[in-house]
Amino acid sequence: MHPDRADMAQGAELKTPLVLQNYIGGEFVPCSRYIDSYDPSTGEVYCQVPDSGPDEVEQAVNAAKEAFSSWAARSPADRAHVLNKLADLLEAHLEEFAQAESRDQGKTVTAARAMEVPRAVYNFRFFASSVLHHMTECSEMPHAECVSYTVRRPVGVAGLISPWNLPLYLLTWKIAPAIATGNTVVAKPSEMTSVTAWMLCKLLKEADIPPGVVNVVFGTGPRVGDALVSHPEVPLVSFTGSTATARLIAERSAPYCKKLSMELGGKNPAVIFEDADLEECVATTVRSSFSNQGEICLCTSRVFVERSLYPEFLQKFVVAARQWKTGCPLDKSSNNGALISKEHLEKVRSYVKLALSEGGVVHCGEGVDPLPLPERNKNGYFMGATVITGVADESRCMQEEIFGPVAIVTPFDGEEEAVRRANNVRYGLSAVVWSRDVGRVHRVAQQLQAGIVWTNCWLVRDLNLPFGGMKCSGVGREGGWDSYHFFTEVKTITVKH
Ligand SMILES: NC(=O)c1ccc[n+]([C@@H]2O[C@H](COP(=O)([O-])OP(=O)(O)OC[C@H]3O[C@@H](n4cnc5c(N)ncnc54)[C@H](O)[C@@H]3O)[C@@H](O)[C@H]2O)c1
Ligand SMILES: N/C(=C\C=C\C=O)C(=O)O
Repeated sequence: MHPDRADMAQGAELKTPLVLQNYIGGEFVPCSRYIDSYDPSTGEVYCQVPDSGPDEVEQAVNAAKEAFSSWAARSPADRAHVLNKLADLLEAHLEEFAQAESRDQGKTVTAARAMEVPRAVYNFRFFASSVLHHMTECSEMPHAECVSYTVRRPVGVAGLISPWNLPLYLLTWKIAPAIATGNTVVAKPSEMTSVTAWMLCKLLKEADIPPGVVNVVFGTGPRVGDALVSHPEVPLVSFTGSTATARLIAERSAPYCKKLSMELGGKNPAVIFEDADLEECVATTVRSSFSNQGEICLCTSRVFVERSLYPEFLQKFVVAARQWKTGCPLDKSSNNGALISKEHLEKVRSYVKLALSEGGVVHCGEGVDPLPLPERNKNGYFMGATVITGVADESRCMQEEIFGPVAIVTPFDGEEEAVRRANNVRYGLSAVVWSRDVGRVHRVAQQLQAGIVWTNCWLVRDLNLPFGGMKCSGVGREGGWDSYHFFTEVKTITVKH
């Protein structure tokens, strides 16, 4: 099928499934094997994704290698011009992309329209601009009659692997800095959400991105992902996904000493003190716990509330969670759509069952509230916003990433206990602190083991700043300077005069 079949993007019912193709060396290339991709809101197969493997990776890496030297030789301003053109094109097609992302991923069209696609546009604009402003260092050693300076050069062919939860947002978060700094790329989106990446390939052509600068190979992690990360001529891998997959990637790339950036899972706490602005805190904690079906690595999953505030917070939080409507992703009144897959829905449900078996109380959502759905969504993978209490910190429900619309609320006594318990997990991605006491906000934020701490807000993103996690939540940081550093190789040159 020809890539012009972007008609599905408008939500049109297709009589035949949409068939995607790899994008290699500036051309759409069919694959000999395909895998089914499901519409999470109906449970039906609607798309076929290339099941690429080592051969396709080889072709893509060759195309990227061929394009590298001339792309790397262009001026940052020239590359920025092309990125801005791509951003404009994506913005002009925003609605098609939003409809397609919703259908492919299960999220609401509203979320894709208001957040995901605009952020993808901004990723290109931001890195087009930031690449113009970087400077390198210089240092003098007068006693040795030397002056030293650094230069930065693109690394080569970058392997970019992204997950299914924010498909276009996270893919462009990698492509934009990689190509802005002069690398060429082979990208592999999640096999469950490949459609917007394939649509983006059409725009790459229109934006005059030279053939081979961006190549996209579709398929599963164990086949195409593994071939990409273990390819000897891919010296750099930027990965966003689970901690378990990150371990495999680290093993496979270790023999080649590749540059790695890993943005991984989280088990993010919100720490709420009795002096919090309760109204604001409840509304934001509902958003931070349940947005995108709870399928954002930055979502809050453990809510620690100071004991004096606990009863009032819990009562208001449950009321607000019940108002967070789960329903058809096309429906304007839906806050959440469907989870990504049947298997993932079962996994998320299994944690609710586990919590119950351990004496936990489910206050709303799964198994408590009815979930009325239109007939066409009856086989979709939906689950309502679920609030649980009475779960011990040692429970798997409090330790493992659930990655669904589940928040566990628990009381605490005092700052020291809050920090200790919030840090008592193997993850360290993000955290939120709620208090009107400025001193306490700084004290607690500085003690929390998390790469990103928001206080009295959530998901306010400044792309200039380092983004990433500590502990099992990641290796390295991306964003602004950090992306520039990651996607370039630095060299120190010393000149004796
Ligand atoms: N820290 C962050 O910025 C961030 C952002 C989004 C998602 N995540 C995390 O991602 C996870 C959810 O995404 P997921 O289920 O798609 O993760 P995943 O690890 O299963 O898959 C991520 C990507 O890796 C690929 N992959 C799988 N096995 C591979 C292998 N052996 N070699 C190479 N590639 C392989 C997949 O096909 C997919 O493209 C959650 O843990 C979530 O927290 C983290
Ligand atoms: N990488 C970013 C977000 C990751 C979200 C994970 O689900 C970002 O905002 O730059």
